[in-house]
Amino acid sequence: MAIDLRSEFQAPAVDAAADAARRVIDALVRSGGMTDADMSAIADRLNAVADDLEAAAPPVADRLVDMWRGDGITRHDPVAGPENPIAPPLEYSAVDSRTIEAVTTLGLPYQGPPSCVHGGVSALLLDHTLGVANGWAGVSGMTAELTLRYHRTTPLFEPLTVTARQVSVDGRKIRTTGEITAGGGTCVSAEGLFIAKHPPRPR
Ligand SMILES: CCCCCCCCCC(=O)SCCNC(=O)CCNC(=O)[C@H](O)C(C)(C)COP(=O)(O)OP(=O)(O)OC[C@H]1O[C@@H](n2cnc3c(N)ncnc32)[C@H](O)[C@@H]1OP(=O)(O)O
Repeated sequence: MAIDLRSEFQAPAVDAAADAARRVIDALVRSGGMTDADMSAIADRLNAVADDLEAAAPPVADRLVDMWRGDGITRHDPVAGPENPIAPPLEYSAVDSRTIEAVTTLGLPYQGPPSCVHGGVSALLLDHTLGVANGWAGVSGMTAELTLRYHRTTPLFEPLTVTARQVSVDGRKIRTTGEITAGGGTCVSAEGLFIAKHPPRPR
C-alpha cells in the first residue's frame, strides 16, 4: 500500500515545476562539451526563472508557516518531498505496520565514487526513511544516533530499494533499522536511535 504524500495539500503545478527543476539539475550535471557562450546563455535563462520565483516569494517566516501546515508528512523534505527538486523523490509503500520501502533510481547528481551513489546521499536517504518508518509505526522523533555500514558500493542508474523498520520503543528511545539494496544485495545498512521529541511547527 502506497503511503500517500500527495493526498493533503496537493499542488500538482508545484510538483510539475519541481520535476522540471530535477530535469534541469540532472541535465546540467550530464551536459558536457557545450561552448562557454552556450552555457552562459543557459545561465541567463535559468537566472531569469529564478528572478521570477524570487519576485513571487513571500517572507521566509510566512513561507515556513505555509510549509508546515497540517500535521501530516511534509511535501518539501529533501528525500521524499515532491515539492523539493533535490529530493529524488522517494515514494514510500507500507510493507507492514512498522516497515516501509521505496524504490528509486539515482543519476549523476547523486554521484560519489565513479558510477556510484555518494555515501552522504545514502545516509540522507536512510536517515529520512528510518524517520518516516517511525511516523508510520506511530511513534516518531529526532535522530540522536545513526550508524551506517557501507557493505558495497551503491550503483547509480539501477533500481535501489530503501527499506526501514521500527524495531522497538523504550520510553522516548526509538530504535529503527534500514537498508539500501540493489539487485537483491545489501549496499548500506543503518541502525538509528531516535528520541521522541518534536520541535514546534512554525505558526
Ligand atoms: C513522520 C515523520 C517523517 C519525517 C522524518 C524525518 C526524519 C529526519 C530525522 C532527522 O534528520 S532529525 C534532525 C537531526 N537530529 C537532530 O538535529 C537532533 C539534535 N539533537 C537534539 O535535538 C537532542 O539531543 C535530542 C532531541 C536527540 C535529545 O535531546 P533531549 O533533551 O530530548 O534528550 P534528553 O537529554 O532528555 O535524553 C533523553 C534520553 O535520550 C538519550 N539521548 C539523548 N541524546 C542522545 C544521543 N545523541 N545519543 C544517545 N542517547 C541520547 C539520553 O541519554 C537520555 O537517556 P536516558 O533516559 O536513558 O537517560
